[in-house]
Amino acid sequence: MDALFGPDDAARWIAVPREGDDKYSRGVVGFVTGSATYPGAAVLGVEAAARTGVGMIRYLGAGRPTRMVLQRRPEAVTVEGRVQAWVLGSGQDPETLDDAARAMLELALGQDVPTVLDGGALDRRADAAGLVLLTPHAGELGRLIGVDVAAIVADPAAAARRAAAEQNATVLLKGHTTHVASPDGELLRVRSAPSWLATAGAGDALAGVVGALLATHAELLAADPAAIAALAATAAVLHGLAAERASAGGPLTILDLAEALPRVIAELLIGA
Ligand SMILES: NC(=O)C1=CN([C@@H]2O[C@H](COP(=O)(O)OP(=O)(O)OC[C@H]3O[C@@H](n4cnc5c(N)ncnc54)[C@H](O)[C@@H]3O)[C@@H](O)[C@H]2O)[C@@H](O)CC1
Ligand SMILES: Nc1ncnc2c1ncn2[C@@H]1O[C@H](COP(=O)(O)OP(=O)(O)O)[C@@H](O)[C@H]1O
Repeated sequence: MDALFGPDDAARWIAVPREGDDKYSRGVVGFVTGSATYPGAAVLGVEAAARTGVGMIRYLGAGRPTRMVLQRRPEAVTVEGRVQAWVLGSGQDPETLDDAARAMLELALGQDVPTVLDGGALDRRADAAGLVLLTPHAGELGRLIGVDVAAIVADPAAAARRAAAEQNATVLLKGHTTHVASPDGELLRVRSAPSWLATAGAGDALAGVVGALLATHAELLAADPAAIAALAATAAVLHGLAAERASAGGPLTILDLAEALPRVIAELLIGA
């Protein structure tokens, strides 16, 4: 199957809190992202998850990114504990990662919960115990599967499908059109983003959006792992619509995109 996935589809994949919910039942998303080199990636992922809606955010990392995350989002909890979905690797270079973050990364990889592998963790699929979503851009995918970037840009759908089959994981290949490929060959295409979104940090925010969606659908994913593809595509739709709103036809910043997320979600729910 090869299908366009749009706002009407995304509206069905938003978990609306109910009377009986608490912060744990809504879902906890854990982040091991950012580093002394790229602390901003940690802030952007956490900010985007907070604005997507989740019961709790746990951020586990080095001192500098932790301080920056707390400055922007004092709601984040920075101690170990229960997590229903992980976001790993944005803003991390395995060569220079400090020992504390490295230990947290190994701990997270060993847990059987849905896991987003981004940035410096893209090559850790074999070590991940949980259901995996890989979120590469074309350059990263090229390195991962040993294919020239030009070939990926020429046929992104085929590249995403090949990677999903080889890695036995769902792959969200970023770009103007975002392609989400499942290991069984199913493909979803998302085209909601303006080209103003091609700016540094956009992918870090996307990882946060999808992390929040996976955490708030943890039970559903345990029963139906294939749903991870629709949730990944939903993240791309929300991210693209928020970019459109933040842009309003001009340049955008990623914090503005994050700020636009709650209204985008509310409007999707009203229209559903
Ligand atoms: N504020 C921050 O802290 C930011 C941190 N970032 C982090 O920086 C690290 C390195 O990210 P990079 O994306 O530079 O990764 P890389 O340096 O690994 O890849 C960039 C290389 O891939 C090539 N390439 C081919 N197709 C591309 C495409 N569609 N998009 C981007 N590059 C493409 C580029 O020409 C370049 O040579 C990641 O861990 C990322 O999370 C970035 O997200 C930028 C913002
Ligand atoms: N030309 C484009 N039009 C629309 N969206 C784009 C375009 N180029 C990139 N994007 C989106 O911007 C984001 C870029 O992510 P990524 O390359 O990982 O950035 P970073 O690593 O700087 O965070 C992705 O969500 C991607 O789909």
